[in-house]
Amino acid sequence: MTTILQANGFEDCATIEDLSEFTVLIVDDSPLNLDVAVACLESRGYRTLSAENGVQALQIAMEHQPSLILLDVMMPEMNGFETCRKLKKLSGCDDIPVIFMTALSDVKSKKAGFDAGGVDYVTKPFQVEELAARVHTHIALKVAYRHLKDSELRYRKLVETTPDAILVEGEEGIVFLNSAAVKMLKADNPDKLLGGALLDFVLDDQKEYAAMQLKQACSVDRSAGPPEVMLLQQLTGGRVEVEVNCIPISYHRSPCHMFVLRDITERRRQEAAIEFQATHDALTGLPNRSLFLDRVTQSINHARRNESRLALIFIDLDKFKLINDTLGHNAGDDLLRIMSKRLQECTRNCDTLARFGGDEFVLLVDNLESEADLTHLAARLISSVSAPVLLLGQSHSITCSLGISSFPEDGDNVEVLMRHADIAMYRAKESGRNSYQFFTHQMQDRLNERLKLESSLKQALENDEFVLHYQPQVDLSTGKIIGLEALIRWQSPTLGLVPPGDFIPAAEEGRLISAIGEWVIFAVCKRLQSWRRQGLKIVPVAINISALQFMEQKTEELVKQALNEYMVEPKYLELELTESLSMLDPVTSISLMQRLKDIGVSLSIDDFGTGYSNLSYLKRFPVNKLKIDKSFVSGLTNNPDDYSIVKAIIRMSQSLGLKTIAEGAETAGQIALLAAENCDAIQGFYFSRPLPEAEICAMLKERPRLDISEFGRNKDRGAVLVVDDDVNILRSIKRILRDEAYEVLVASNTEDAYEVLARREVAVIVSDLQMPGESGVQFFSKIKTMHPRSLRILLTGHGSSESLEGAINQGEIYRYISKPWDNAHLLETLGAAFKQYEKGV
Ligand SMILES: Nc1nc2c(ncn2[C@@H]2O[C@@H]3COP(=O)(O)O[C@H]4[C@@H](O)[C@H](n5cnc6c(=O)[nH]c(N)nc65)O[C@@H]4COP(=O)(O)O[C@H]3[C@H]2O)c(=O)[nH]1
Repeated sequence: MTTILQANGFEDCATIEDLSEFTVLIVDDSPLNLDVAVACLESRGYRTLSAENGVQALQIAMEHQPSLILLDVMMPEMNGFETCRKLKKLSGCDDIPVIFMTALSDVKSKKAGFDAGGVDYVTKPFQVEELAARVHTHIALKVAYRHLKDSELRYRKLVETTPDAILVEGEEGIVFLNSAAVKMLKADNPDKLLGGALLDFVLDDQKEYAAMQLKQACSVDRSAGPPEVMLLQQLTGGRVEVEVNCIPISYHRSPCHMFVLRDITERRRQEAAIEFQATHDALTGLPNRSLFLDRVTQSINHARRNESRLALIFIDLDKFKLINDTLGHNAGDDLLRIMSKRLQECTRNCDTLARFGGDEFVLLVDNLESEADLTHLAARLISSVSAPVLLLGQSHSITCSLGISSFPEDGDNVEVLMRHADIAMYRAKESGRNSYQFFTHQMQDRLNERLKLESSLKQALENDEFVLHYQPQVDLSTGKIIGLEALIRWQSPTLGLVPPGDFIPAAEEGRLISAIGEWVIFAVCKRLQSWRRQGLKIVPVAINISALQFMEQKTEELVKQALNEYMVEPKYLELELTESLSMLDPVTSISLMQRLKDIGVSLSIDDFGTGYSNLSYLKRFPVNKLKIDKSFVSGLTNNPDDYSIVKAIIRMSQSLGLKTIAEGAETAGQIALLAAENCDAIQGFYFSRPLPEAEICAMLKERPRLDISEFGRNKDRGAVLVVDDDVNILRSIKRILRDEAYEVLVASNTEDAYEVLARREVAVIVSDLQMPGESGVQFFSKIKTMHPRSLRILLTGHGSSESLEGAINQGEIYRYISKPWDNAHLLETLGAAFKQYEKGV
């Protein structure tokens, strides 16, 4: 390794390892001189090339591009100066250092040599040591120059490729900027920025502070503190947040500041996103519990200072778990997102809606003005949630329950307010859901009771305190008992016999329903086995299956086990599923039903008519029977809507090949209409209430029958029905009509009249206009739809002609007769009515 630069003050620049890397071209027309110079340089390690004249020298230089040329001046044809000038014009040769070697030692010649482009001058005869030293020096300079150029290139690239913006600003403003700076400040042309200042890009109202920041950043004694952060306005009007570092430098020998600007917009966005994640719910983007509690605490402090009020509303989606379990978590998530949006739309800017997880939302209502505002808000929340929602392509109706607590009345700190809103929400759920409740101190007591009830139910299950009652189901064509429905009761040692309505909801809430359901399945099978062993002719028994129990998908196994254990044929078991449960997720329901059906048990849809059945699914349900809900049966004789619904259900059921049973049949009239509409069976108090085990056992032995002859509708066409709450009038009309050819029936109120009409074919109905309860016109307007063939005559005391005319025009009344009537007129009107009726029949 040869160190040739240290002596020249280039210590840091280069250390030349191997001189043979360098080729020196020696040009001289004297062979002797050539030999001496070649020997001198080769002995020191250089490689050499030789030329005898200028033309040759130029050719070799072009071809080999030597590191240095030693050039004689006086040569024939082309002297050294001329050669040098030409060399400097050749591409790739212009930076080859040329040292003249000549006998011309006068200053003019030396100057001419430098003018021609030479870097040094050696006079002949030369000293080999001196020649070698000069060659070394110029080679070293060349190497150093090359390093410097490389380094300059490297730094230029660095400056140009760094994502940080670099601006050099001096007395005359910005004198240099890299492309990142041009991009950051959104200049279409870098020249636009030259001469300006970094401060020009700071917003006017922040300039003063920014100037201070820059001063601080540029101060020499600045320790390695954090960089200054400022907001710059780009030429296009956009904004960019930057971190600024300042380095004092000398640029073209002038003192300047080099500003290095780093765009931190993205970092800031990420920091904000992390902060958001920590304080918000990922699914809905709503504030989470921790942010919410923070806001409530602040609000309470503010309300305390200003003596203002605030409220918390707990919002819980009813039956969310069921949706989540049946439609899957994706649908559950969609539902939560949709609901969070709907709830949010009901709130004001100053309110905070948060999600605590699951289906639990909480709303902070700040600056509460009045209780009425809260009531309106609660109603709005409920109605926005209950609008139909589309999940997996099917429309669903979701409801919610709300609990409200207010500051300062219901608690003076966040924990108490939250607990009380929660209790109120729980109460809203208990009282039928889809409603709101304000917290009251009695609720706390009720909650304690509820918790006690749940634990008592657990106890009841362990102590075997549940019993089953059985209600017979009767065939309407034979009057025979064709089945039983098993209905649970709780024989509590302290409360007595508790009906299912009082504990099934608590059992569902406390997740005990499946265990209770399991008990029922085994208890029914056990009972069937015992009846059979007693020699009784058994009939199928229907069991209620709760939604939660059904969706747990264990029912199939339990049913199989129970049937096996008690050796009961599957045809003796019927499982009742509610309509709303089956329609919640019809596809899953169908496959679950099919599996149950495959066991051989029969299936029925309970409470039919109360849900929203999709008929195309209903067709695919592997069920045997529809049970018409008792709410329709109870209105059958006197409510045209219920009557139409019942008729439609029976017809639809028949067309689907299903059996129909009507629940809650309490009167002979209801049964007569059901029989007339070809309903297959009934279950209700009219035939029998649900009976305890011993009584039903006796009934199965005796086999009483329903006397169905009673319910064949009498087709006698000659009946007139007179309805009046005044018995004297009834008596008097009966007397007037005594000798007529038609039967006279009477009723002193519309309820009785409906019952008669359900059971008898009546040609003419004469009704008083004014009766307690329903008016004659109302009564007739129902009758018109339910018994359209009967002719309706109104008995009016004082003719409110307007309403009468209206009623006549709408076809509700055939005629009217004013009281006191003329007997002949009455008989004549009735005669005409009978004729009219017969024509119609
Ligand atoms: N007003 C009136 N009511 C009549 C008449 N005939 C029958 N009922 C009553 O109607 C209810 C029929 O049962 P459901 O609709 O399945 O309604 C049942 C069913 O949803 C549920 N339930 C009963 N037992 C069980 C059970 O073992 N498991 C489950 N999951 N739920 C059950 O409790 C509900 C109420 O049961 P119960 O109080 O026994 O009430 C029974 C029965 O006593 C009538 O003519 N008029």
